[in-house]
Amino acid sequence: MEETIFALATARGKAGLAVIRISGPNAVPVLSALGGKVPAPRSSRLCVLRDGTRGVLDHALVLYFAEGASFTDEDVVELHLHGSIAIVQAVIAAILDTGLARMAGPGEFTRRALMNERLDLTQVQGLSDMIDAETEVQRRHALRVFGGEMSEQVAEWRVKLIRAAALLEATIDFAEEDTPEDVEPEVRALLENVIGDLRRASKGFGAARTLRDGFEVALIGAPNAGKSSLLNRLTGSDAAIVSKVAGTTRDIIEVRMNIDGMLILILDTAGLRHTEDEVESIGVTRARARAKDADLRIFLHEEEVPEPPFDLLTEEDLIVRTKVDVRGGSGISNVTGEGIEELVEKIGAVAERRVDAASLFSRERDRASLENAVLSLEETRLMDLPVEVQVASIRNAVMHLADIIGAFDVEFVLDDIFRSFCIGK
Ligand SMILES: Nc1nc2c(c(=O)[nH]1)N(C=O)[C@@H](CNc1ccc(C(=O)N[C@@H](CCC(=O)O)C(=O)O)cc1)CN2
Ligand SMILES: Nc1nc2c(ncn2[C@@H]2O[C@H](COP(=O)(O)OP(=O)(O)OP(=O)(O)O)[C@@H](O)[C@H]2O)c(=O)[nH]1
Ligand SMILES: [Mg+2]
Repeated sequence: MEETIFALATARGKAGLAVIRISGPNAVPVLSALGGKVPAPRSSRLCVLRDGTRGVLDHALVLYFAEGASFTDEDVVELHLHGSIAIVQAVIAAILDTGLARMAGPGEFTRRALMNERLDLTQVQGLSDMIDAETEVQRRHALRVFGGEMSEQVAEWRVKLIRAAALLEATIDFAEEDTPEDVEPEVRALLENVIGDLRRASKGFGAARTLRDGFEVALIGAPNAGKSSLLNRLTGSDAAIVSKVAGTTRDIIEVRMNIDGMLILILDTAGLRHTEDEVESIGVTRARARAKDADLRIFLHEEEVPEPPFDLLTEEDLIVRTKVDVRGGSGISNVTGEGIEELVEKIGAVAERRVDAASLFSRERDRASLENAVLSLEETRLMDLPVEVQVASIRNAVMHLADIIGAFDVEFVLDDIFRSFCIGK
Protein backbone atom coordinates (compact mmCIF):
# COMPACT_ATOMS: atom_id res chain seq x y z
CA MET A 1 0.00 0.00 0.00
CA GLU A 2 1.29 3.47 -0.93
CA GLU A 3 2.28 5.84 1.82
CA THR A 4 0.14 8.90 2.23
CA ILE A 5 1.92 12.11 1.29
CA PHE A 6 1.10 15.74 1.86
CA ALA A 7 2.51 19.14 0.92
CA LEU A 8 1.72 22.80 0.67
CA ALA A 9 0.41 23.14 -2.90
CA THR A 10 0.47 26.92 -2.98
CA ALA A 11 3.47 29.23 -2.74
CA ARG A 12 5.17 29.70 0.61
CA GLY A 13 4.54 32.94 2.44
CA LYS A 14 1.73 35.26 3.33
CA ALA A 15 -1.24 35.08 0.96
CA GLY A 16 -5.01 35.09 0.76
CA LEU A 17 -5.20 31.32 0.85
CA ALA A 18 -2.92 28.35 1.34
CA VAL A 19 -3.77 24.86 0.12
CA ILE A 20 -2.37 21.72 1.69
CA ARG A 21 -2.92 18.63 -0.43
CA ILE A 22 -2.97 15.14 1.06
CA SER A 23 -2.90 12.09 -1.23
CA GLY A 24 -3.05 8.39 -0.40
CA PRO A 25 -5.08 5.90 1.59
CA ASN A 26 -4.76 7.88 4.83
CA ALA A 27 -5.98 11.17 3.37
CA VAL A 28 -9.40 10.85 5.00
CA PRO A 29 -8.04 9.50 8.33
CA VAL A 30 -5.74 12.54 8.51
CA LEU A 31 -8.72 14.83 8.03
CA SER A 32 -10.65 12.95 10.72
CA ALA A 33 -7.68 13.18 13.09
CA LEU A 34 -7.84 16.97 12.69
CA GLY A 35 -11.52 16.93 13.54
CA GLY A 36 -12.71 17.53 9.97
CA LYS A 37 -15.68 15.79 8.38
CA VAL A 38 -15.26 14.30 4.93
CA PRO A 39 -17.20 16.24 2.30
CA ALA A 40 -19.01 14.40 -0.46
CA PRO A 41 -16.57 13.62 -3.28
CA ARG A 42 -15.76 16.70 -5.41
CA SER A 43 -17.56 19.09 -3.11
CA SER A 44 -16.39 21.28 -0.29
CA ARG A 45 -17.15 21.61 3.37
CA LEU A 46 -16.26 24.19 5.97
CA CYS A 47 -14.44 22.54 8.88
CA VAL A 48 -12.88 23.76 12.09
CA LEU A 49 -9.55 21.94 12.19
CA ARG A 50 -7.97 21.31 15.57
CA ASP A 51 -5.50 19.05 17.27
CA GLY A 52 -4.83 18.00 20.87
CA THR A 53 -1.77 20.13 21.51
CA ARG A 54 -2.49 23.22 19.43
CA GLY A 55 -6.23 23.62 19.80
CA VAL A 56 -8.07 25.24 16.92
CA LEU A 57 -5.83 25.45 13.85
CA ASP A 58 -8.06 27.19 11.33
CA HIS A 59 -11.53 27.42 9.86
CA ALA A 60 -10.78 25.71 6.57
CA LEU A 61 -12.62 24.82 3.41
CA VAL A 62 -12.02 21.13 2.79
CA LEU A 63 -12.26 19.35 -0.57
CA TYR A 64 -12.38 15.63 -1.15
CA PHE A 65 -11.59 13.65 -4.30
CA ALA A 66 -12.20 9.92 -4.10
CA GLU A 67 -9.73 7.33 -5.31
CA GLY A 68 -10.07 6.85 -9.06
CA ALA A 69 -11.28 10.39 -9.68
CA SER A 70 -8.47 12.68 -8.54
CA PHE A 71 -5.32 14.25 -9.92
CA THR A 72 -3.15 11.45 -8.49
CA ASP A 73 -5.84 8.75 -8.86
CA GLU A 74 -5.61 8.27 -5.09
CA ASP A 75 -7.86 9.53 -2.33
CA VAL A 76 -7.11 13.25 -2.09
CA VAL A 77 -8.07 15.73 0.60
CA GLU A 78 -7.34 19.42 0.16
CA LEU A 79 -7.27 21.82 3.09
CA HIS A 80 -7.93 25.35 1.87
CA LEU A 81 -6.54 27.40 4.74
CA HIS A 82 -6.11 31.07 5.42
CA GLY A 83 -2.76 31.93 3.85
CA SER A 84 -0.92 32.61 7.05
CA ILE A 85 2.62 31.41 7.61
CA ALA A 86 1.79 30.43 11.22
CA ILE A 87 -1.39 28.55 10.28
CA VAL A 88 0.36 26.58 7.56
CA GLN A 89 3.17 25.71 9.95
CA ALA A 90 0.76 24.59 12.66
CA VAL A 91 -1.31 22.45 10.27
CA ILE A 92 1.81 20.80 8.84
CA ALA A 93 3.03 20.01 12.35
CA ALA A 94 -0.40 18.67 13.32
CA ILE A 95 -0.52 16.38 10.24
CA LEU A 96 2.97 15.05 10.99
CA ASP A 97 1.90 14.42 14.60
CA THR A 98 -0.88 12.12 13.41
CA GLY A 99 1.79 9.76 12.08
CA LEU A 100 -0.55 9.00 9.19
CA ALA A 101 1.28 10.84 6.42
CA ARG A 102 4.69 12.13 5.47
CA MET A 103 5.84 15.23 3.61
CA ALA A 104 5.92 14.74 -0.17
CA GLY A 105 9.18 15.04 -2.12
CA PRO A 106 9.51 17.32 -5.16
CA GLY A 107 7.05 16.38 -7.88
CA GLU A 108 5.75 13.42 -5.93
CA PHE A 109 2.06 14.10 -6.59
CA THR A 110 2.78 14.28 -10.31
CA ARG A 111 4.91 11.16 -10.08
CA ARG A 112 1.92 9.32 -8.66
CA ALA A 113 -0.29 10.71 -11.42
CA LEU A 114 2.26 9.28 -13.89
CA MET A 115 2.55 5.91 -12.16
CA ASN A 116 -1.23 5.62 -12.03
CA GLU A 117 -1.39 6.55 -15.73
CA ARG A 118 -3.36 9.73 -15.19
CA LEU A 119 -0.64 11.49 -17.17
CA ASP A 120 2.02 10.25 -19.55
CA LEU A 121 5.62 11.42 -19.58
CA THR A 122 5.01 14.14 -22.19
CA GLN A 123 2.15 15.55 -20.16
CA VAL A 124 4.35 15.61 -17.08
CA GLN A 125 6.84 17.68 -19.07
CA GLY A 126 4.03 19.91 -20.26
CA LEU A 127 2.84 20.36 -16.70
CA SER A 128 6.32 21.26 -15.56
CA ASP A 129 6.68 23.77 -18.43
CA MET A 130 3.23 25.15 -17.65
CA ILE A 131 4.22 25.89 -14.08
CA ASP A 132 7.48 27.47 -15.23
CA ALA A 133 5.84 29.50 -18.01
CA GLU A 134 6.45 33.23 -17.67
CA THR A 135 5.25 34.41 -21.04
CA GLU A 136 2.29 33.92 -23.34
CA VAL A 137 4.22 31.95 -25.95
CA GLN A 138 5.58 29.63 -23.27
CA ARG A 139 2.14 29.19 -21.78
CA ARG A 140 0.60 28.23 -25.12
CA HIS A 141 3.39 25.83 -25.99
CA ALA A 142 3.29 24.13 -22.58
CA LEU A 143 -0.47 23.80 -22.75
CA ARG A 144 -0.27 22.03 -26.11
CA VAL A 145 2.16 19.49 -24.68
CA PHE A 146 0.12 19.09 -21.50
CA GLY A 147 -3.02 18.66 -23.58
CA GLY A 148 -1.47 15.58 -25.14
CA GLU A 149 -0.54 16.89 -28.58
CA MET A 150 2.95 15.44 -28.33
CA SER A 151 1.68 12.01 -27.30
CA GLU A 152 -0.81 12.10 -30.16
CA GLN A 153 1.97 12.83 -32.62
CA VAL A 154 4.03 9.96 -31.28
CA ALA A 155 1.01 7.65 -31.28
CA GLU A 156 0.36 8.47 -34.94
CA TRP A 157 3.95 7.56 -35.86
CA ARG A 158 3.66 4.37 -33.89
CA VAL A 159 0.54 3.31 -35.72
CA LYS A 160 2.23 3.88 -39.08
CA LEU A 161 5.36 1.99 -38.06
CA ILE A 162 3.42 -0.89 -36.63
CA ARG A 163 1.45 -1.14 -39.85
CA ALA A 164 4.66 -1.14 -41.88
CA ALA A 165 6.12 -3.88 -39.69
CA ALA A 166 2.93 -5.92 -39.88
CA LEU A 167 2.86 -5.69 -43.67
CA LEU A 168 6.43 -6.92 -43.83
CA GLU A 169 5.84 -9.65 -41.29
CA ALA A 170 2.91 -10.91 -43.27
CA THR A 171 5.21 -11.66 -46.18
CA ILE A 172 7.35 -13.89 -43.96
CA ASP A 173 4.50 -16.21 -43.23
CA PHE A 174 3.65 -16.84 -46.84
CA ALA A 175 5.33 -19.43 -48.97
CA GLU A 176 7.08 -18.12 -52.08
CA GLU A 177 4.25 -18.99 -54.47
CA ASP A 178 1.39 -17.27 -52.65
CA THR A 179 3.08 -14.11 -51.45
CA PRO A 180 0.42 -11.41 -51.20
CA GLU A 181 0.54 -8.40 -53.45
CA ASP A 182 3.80 -6.48 -53.24
CA VAL A 183 3.77 -4.59 -49.96
CA GLU A 184 7.04 -2.82 -50.63
CA PRO A 185 5.60 0.48 -51.99
CA GLU A 186 3.24 0.96 -49.06
CA VAL A 187 5.90 0.05 -46.51
CA ARG A 188 8.38 2.46 -48.11
CA ALA A 189 5.80 5.24 -48.20
CA LEU A 190 4.92 4.74 -44.53
CA LEU A 191 8.54 4.68 -43.44
CA GLU A 192 9.59 7.70 -45.48
CA ASN A 193 6.62 9.64 -44.18
CA VAL A 194 7.55 8.92 -40.57
CA ILE A 195 11.26 9.56 -41.13
CA GLY A 196 10.38 12.97 -42.58
CA ASP A 197 8.17 13.83 -39.62
CA LEU A 198 10.77 12.69 -37.10
CA ARG A 199 13.49 14.73 -38.81
CA ARG A 200 11.32 17.83 -38.73
CA ALA A 201 10.47 17.32 -35.08
CA SER A 202 14.11 16.84 -34.25
CA LYS A 203 15.05 19.93 -36.25
CA GLY A 204 12.57 22.05 -34.29
CA PHE A 205 14.08 20.90 -31.03
CA GLY A 206 16.55 23.80 -30.75
CA ALA A 207 13.80 26.34 -31.27
CA ALA A 208 11.56 24.60 -28.74
CA ARG A 209 14.31 24.70 -26.18
CA THR A 210 14.91 28.38 -26.89
CA LEU A 211 11.21 29.03 -26.44
CA ARG A 212 11.23 27.26 -23.08
CA ASP A 213 14.55 28.50 -21.68
CA GLY A 214 14.56 31.96 -23.25
CA PHE A 215 16.08 33.63 -26.30
CA GLU A 216 19.53 34.95 -25.40
CA VAL A 217 20.61 38.36 -26.63
CA ALA A 218 24.20 39.34 -25.85
CA LEU A 219 25.09 43.01 -25.77
CA ILE A 220 28.70 43.35 -26.86
CA GLY A 221 31.08 46.15 -27.79
CA ALA A 222 34.03 48.20 -26.64
CA PRO A 223 34.15 49.50 -23.07
CA ASN A 224 31.90 52.51 -22.52
CA ALA A 225 29.84 51.78 -25.64
CA GLY A 226 26.70 51.86 -23.47
CA LYS A 227 25.97 48.14 -23.05
CA SER A 228 25.07 48.30 -19.39
CA SER A 229 23.00 51.43 -19.94
CA LEU A 230 21.07 49.63 -22.69
CA LEU A 231 20.46 46.57 -20.51
CA ASN A 232 18.99 48.80 -17.83
CA ARG A 233 16.95 50.75 -20.36
CA LEU A 234 15.54 47.65 -22.08
CA THR A 235 14.61 45.86 -18.90
CA GLY A 236 13.57 48.91 -16.90
CA SER A 237 15.95 47.89 -14.14
CA ASP A 238 19.21 49.05 -12.65
CA ALA A 239 20.72 45.59 -12.61
CA ALA A 240 23.98 46.71 -14.20
CA ILE A 241 26.44 49.30 -12.88
CA VAL A 242 26.87 52.17 -15.32
CA SER A 243 29.89 54.47 -15.06
CA LYS A 244 32.14 56.54 -17.25
CA VAL A 245 35.05 54.30 -16.27
CA ALA A 246 35.94 52.05 -19.21
CA GLY A 247 35.89 48.44 -18.08
CA THR A 248 33.15 48.71 -15.48
CA THR A 249 31.33 45.47 -16.24
CA ARG A 250 33.16 42.21 -15.66
CA ASP A 251 30.64 39.51 -14.78
CA ILE A 252 27.87 38.66 -17.19
CA ILE A 253 24.61 40.17 -16.08
CA GLU A 254 21.44 38.49 -17.21
CA VAL A 255 17.99 40.08 -17.04
CA ARG A 256 14.76 38.51 -18.28
CA MET A 257 12.25 40.42 -20.33
CA ASN A 258 9.10 39.69 -22.26
CA ILE A 259 8.93 40.77 -25.89
CA ASP A 260 5.70 39.89 -27.75
CA GLY A 261 5.02 37.07 -25.30
CA MET A 262 8.47 35.57 -25.70
CA LEU A 263 10.97 35.13 -22.89
CA ILE A 264 14.10 37.09 -23.85
CA LEU A 265 17.28 36.99 -21.77
CA ILE A 266 19.39 40.11 -22.17
CA LEU A 267 23.06 39.60 -21.35
CA ASP A 268 25.33 42.49 -20.46
CA THR A 269 28.99 41.68 -20.96
CA ALA A 270 32.44 43.13 -20.30
CA GLY A 271 33.67 45.60 -22.94
CA LEU A 272 35.84 43.82 -25.48
CA ARG A 273 39.47 45.05 -25.41
CA HIS A 274 42.99 43.90 -24.65
CA THR A 275 43.79 44.63 -21.06
CA GLU A 276 46.51 43.97 -18.52
CA ASP A 277 43.96 43.95 -15.72
CA GLU A 278 43.64 40.34 -14.69
CA VAL A 279 40.02 40.49 -13.55
CA GLU A 280 38.84 42.50 -16.53
CA SER A 281 40.63 40.11 -18.85
CA ILE A 282 38.72 37.17 -17.37
CA GLY A 283 35.57 39.18 -17.95
CA VAL A 284 36.45 39.69 -21.62
CA THR A 285 37.10 35.98 -22.10
CA ARG A 286 33.73 35.17 -20.57
CA ALA A 287 32.03 37.85 -22.64
CA ARG A 288 33.34 36.35 -25.88
CA ALA A 289 32.42 32.79 -24.93
CA ARG A 290 28.92 33.68 -23.83
CA ALA A 291 28.33 35.96 -26.81
CA LYS A 292 29.25 33.15 -29.17
CA ASP A 293 26.66 30.85 -27.56
CA ALA A 294 23.89 33.45 -27.50
CA ASP A 295 20.98 33.35 -29.96
CA LEU A 296 21.61 36.93 -31.11
CA ARG A 297 24.39 39.48 -30.61
CA ILE A 298 23.97 43.23 -30.65
CA PHE A 299 27.23 45.02 -31.26
CA LEU A 300 27.15 48.51 -29.81
CA HIS A 301 29.53 51.28 -30.85
CA GLU A 302 29.64 54.99 -30.27
CA GLU A 303 32.10 55.87 -33.06
CA GLU A 304 30.94 56.86 -36.50
CA VAL A 305 32.82 53.96 -38.06
CA PRO A 306 32.30 50.71 -36.14
CA GLU A 307 34.98 48.07 -35.77
CA PRO A 308 32.92 44.97 -35.05
CA PRO A 309 34.49 41.71 -33.88
CA PHE A 310 33.67 39.81 -37.03
CA ASP A 311 34.82 36.52 -35.54
CA LEU A 312 31.83 36.72 -33.16
CA LEU A 313 29.15 38.08 -35.45
CA THR A 314 26.75 36.24 -37.74
CA GLU A 315 24.66 37.69 -40.53
CA GLU A 316 21.56 38.02 -38.36
CA ASP A 317 23.34 40.00 -35.65
CA LEU A 318 22.72 43.70 -35.19
CA ILE A 319 25.22 46.55 -35.27
CA VAL A 320 23.85 49.57 -33.47
CA ARG A 321 25.27 53.00 -32.82
CA THR A 322 24.74 54.43 -29.33
CA LYS A 323 24.75 57.89 -27.76
CA VAL A 324 23.07 59.50 -30.76
CA ASP A 325 21.85 62.23 -28.38
CA VAL A 326 25.41 63.62 -28.23
CA ARG A 327 27.04 61.93 -31.23
CA GLY A 328 24.26 62.44 -33.78
CA GLY A 329 23.61 60.00 -36.61
CA SER A 330 21.11 57.18 -36.48
CA GLY A 331 21.00 54.57 -33.76
CA ILE A 332 19.89 54.64 -30.16
CA SER A 333 20.17 56.82 -27.12
CA ASN A 334 20.06 55.32 -23.67
CA VAL A 335 19.45 58.80 -22.34
CA THR A 336 16.51 60.00 -24.45
CA GLY A 337 15.23 56.54 -25.41
CA GLU A 338 15.48 57.32 -29.10
CA GLY A 339 15.58 54.17 -31.26
CA ILE A 340 14.93 51.82 -28.36
CA GLU A 341 11.44 50.81 -29.46
CA GLU A 342 12.70 49.99 -32.94
CA LEU A 343 15.51 47.94 -31.45
CA VAL A 344 13.06 45.97 -29.31
CA GLU A 345 10.99 45.30 -32.42
CA LYS A 346 14.04 44.00 -34.26
CA ILE A 347 14.94 41.68 -31.39
CA GLY A 348 11.34 40.46 -31.29
CA ALA A 349 11.34 39.80 -35.02
CA VAL A 350 14.48 37.67 -34.89
CA ALA A 351 13.26 35.78 -31.82
CA GLU A 352 9.90 35.16 -33.43
CA ARG A 353 11.49 33.75 -36.57
CA ARG A 354 13.44 31.36 -34.36
CA VAL A 355 10.61 30.35 -32.08
CA ASP A 356 8.21 29.83 -34.99
CA ALA A 357 10.22 26.79 -36.00
CA ALA A 358 9.68 25.15 -32.60
CA SER A 359 8.45 21.58 -32.49
CA LEU A 360 6.80 20.18 -29.40
CA PHE A 361 10.02 18.42 -28.42
CA SER A 362 12.18 20.49 -26.12
CA ARG A 363 13.93 17.90 -23.95
CA GLU A 364 17.35 16.49 -24.77
CA ARG A 365 16.13 12.97 -24.03
CA ASP A 366 13.30 13.37 -26.52
CA ARG A 367 15.66 14.55 -29.20
CA ALA A 368 17.85 11.51 -28.55
CA SER A 369 14.81 9.24 -28.87
CA LEU A 370 13.75 10.90 -32.13
CA GLU A 371 17.22 10.60 -33.58
CA ASN A 372 17.62 7.01 -32.50
CA ALA A 373 14.28 6.21 -34.08
CA VAL A 374 15.41 7.83 -37.34
CA LEU A 375 18.65 5.84 -37.27
CA SER A 376 16.74 2.60 -36.78
CA LEU A 377 14.37 3.41 -39.61
CA GLU A 378 17.18 4.38 -41.94
CA GLU A 379 18.57 0.87 -41.56
CA THR A 380 15.52 -0.40 -43.41
CA ARG A 381 16.68 1.52 -46.48
CA LEU A 382 19.69 -0.74 -46.89
CA MET A 383 19.49 -2.85 -50.02
CA ASP A 384 18.46 -6.49 -49.80
CA LEU A 385 18.04 -6.55 -46.06
CA PRO A 386 16.18 -9.67 -44.91
CA VAL A 387 12.59 -8.88 -44.02
CA GLU A 388 13.10 -10.12 -40.44
CA VAL A 389 15.89 -7.59 -39.93
CA GLN A 390 13.78 -4.77 -41.34
CA VAL A 391 10.97 -5.68 -38.97
CA ALA A 392 13.42 -5.67 -36.07
CA SER A 393 14.63 -2.19 -37.03
CA ILE A 394 11.08 -0.88 -37.16
CA ARG A 395 10.30 -2.41 -33.78
CA ASN A 396 13.43 -0.74 -32.44
CA ALA A 397 12.24 2.61 -33.71
CA VAL A 398 8.86 2.05 -32.06
CA MET A 399 10.65 1.30 -28.82
CA HIS A 400 12.60 4.57 -29.01
CA LEU A 401 9.38 6.48 -29.61
CA ALA A 402 7.75 4.70 -26.69
CA ASP A 403 10.53 6.13 -24.50
CA ILE A 404 9.18 9.60 -25.24
CA ILE A 405 5.76 8.97 -23.77
CA GLY A 406 7.06 6.56 -21.16
CA ALA A 407 4.91 3.66 -22.31
CA PHE A 408 6.26 0.87 -20.20
CA ASP A 409 4.15 -1.77 -21.88
CA VAL A 410 5.36 -1.43 -25.47
CA GLU A 411 5.72 -5.13 -26.09
CA PHE A 412 2.24 -5.73 -24.86
CA VAL A 413 0.79 -2.98 -27.01
CA LEU A 414 2.73 -4.20 -30.02
CA ASP A 415 1.58 -7.76 -29.57
CA ASP A 416 -1.97 -6.66 -29.19
CA ILE A 417 -1.98 -4.52 -32.28
CA PHE A 418 -0.17 -7.12 -34.34
CA ARG A 419 -2.70 -9.72 -33.38
CA SER A 420 -5.64 -7.66 -34.53
CA PHE A 421 -3.96 -6.47 -37.68
CA CYS A 422 -5.45 -7.44 -40.96
CA ILE A 423 -3.01 -8.31 -43.67
CA GLY A 424 -2.59 -5.98 -46.59
CA LYS A 425 -5.24 -3.53 -45.50
N1 LIG B 1 -7.98 22.68 -5.95
C1 LIG B 1 -7.26 22.22 -6.97
N2 LIG B 1 -7.21 22.88 -8.12
C2 LIG B 1 -6.48 22.39 -9.16
C3 LIG B 1 -5.77 21.18 -9.03
C4 LIG B 1 -5.84 20.49 -7.78
O1 LIG B 1 -5.22 19.44 -7.58
N3 LIG B 1 -6.60 21.04 -6.80
N4 LIG B 1 -5.01 20.72 -10.11
C5 LIG B 1 -3.89 19.94 -9.96
O2 LIG B 1 -3.03 19.82 -10.76
C6 LIG B 1 -5.35 21.20 -11.43
C7 LIG B 1 -6.57 20.48 -11.88
N5 LIG B 1 -6.24 19.11 -12.10
C8 LIG B 1 -7.06 18.05 -11.80
C9 LIG B 1 -7.02 16.96 -12.64
C10 LIG B 1 -7.87 15.91 -12.43
C11 LIG B 1 -8.75 15.92 -11.37
C12 LIG B 1 -9.73 14.83 -11.20
O3 LIG B 1 -10.30 14.69 -10.16
N6 LIG B 1 -9.98 14.06 -12.23
C13 LIG B 1 -10.94 12.99 -12.24
C14 LIG B 1 -12.37 13.52 -12.31
C15 LIG B 1 -12.66 14.32 -13.51
C16 LIG B 1 -14.07 14.92 -13.51
O4 LIG B 1 -14.95 14.47 -12.76
O5 LIG B 1 -14.30 15.82 -14.32
C17 LIG B 1 -10.67 12.06 -13.37
O6 LIG B 1 -9.99 12.47 -14.30
O7 LIG B 1 -11.14 10.94 -13.29
C18 LIG B 1 -8.76 16.99 -10.49
C19 LIG B 1 -7.89 18.06 -10.72
C20 LIG B 1 -5.55 22.68 -11.40
N7 LIG B 1 -6.44 23.08 -10.31
N1 LIG C 1 24.88 60.65 -23.70
C1 LIG C 1 24.81 59.36 -23.57
N2 LIG C 1 25.59 58.74 -22.69
C2 LIG C 1 25.51 57.39 -22.58
C3 LIG C 1 24.62 56.63 -23.37
N3 LIG C 1 24.77 55.32 -23.06
C4 LIG C 1 25.69 55.27 -22.09
N4 LIG C 1 26.15 56.51 -21.81
C5 LIG C 1 27.19 56.86 -20.84
O1 LIG C 1 28.39 56.21 -21.25
C6 LIG C 1 29.12 55.75 -20.11
C7 LIG C 1 29.36 54.25 -20.23
O2 LIG C 1 28.11 53.59 -20.18
P1 LIG C 1 28.01 52.09 -19.76
O3 LIG C 1 26.61 51.71 -20.03
O4 LIG C 1 28.56 51.86 -18.43
O5 LIG C 1 28.95 51.45 -20.86
P2 LIG C 1 29.39 49.92 -21.00
O6 LIG C 1 29.38 49.62 -22.47
O7 LIG C 1 28.57 49.07 -20.15
O8 LIG C 1 30.88 49.96 -20.50
P3 LIG C 1 31.78 48.80 -19.84
O9 LIG C 1 30.99 48.11 -18.81
O10 LIG C 1 32.92 49.53 -19.30
O11 LIG C 1 32.18 47.90 -20.98
C8 LIG C 1 28.29 56.14 -18.90
O12 LIG C 1 28.79 57.34 -18.39
C9 LIG C 1 26.91 56.32 -19.45
O13 LIG C 1 26.14 57.24 -18.71
C10 LIG C 1 23.81 57.33 -24.32
O14 LIG C 1 23.01 56.75 -25.06
N5 LIG C 1 23.94 58.68 -24.37
MG1 LIG D 1 29.02 47.81 -18.62
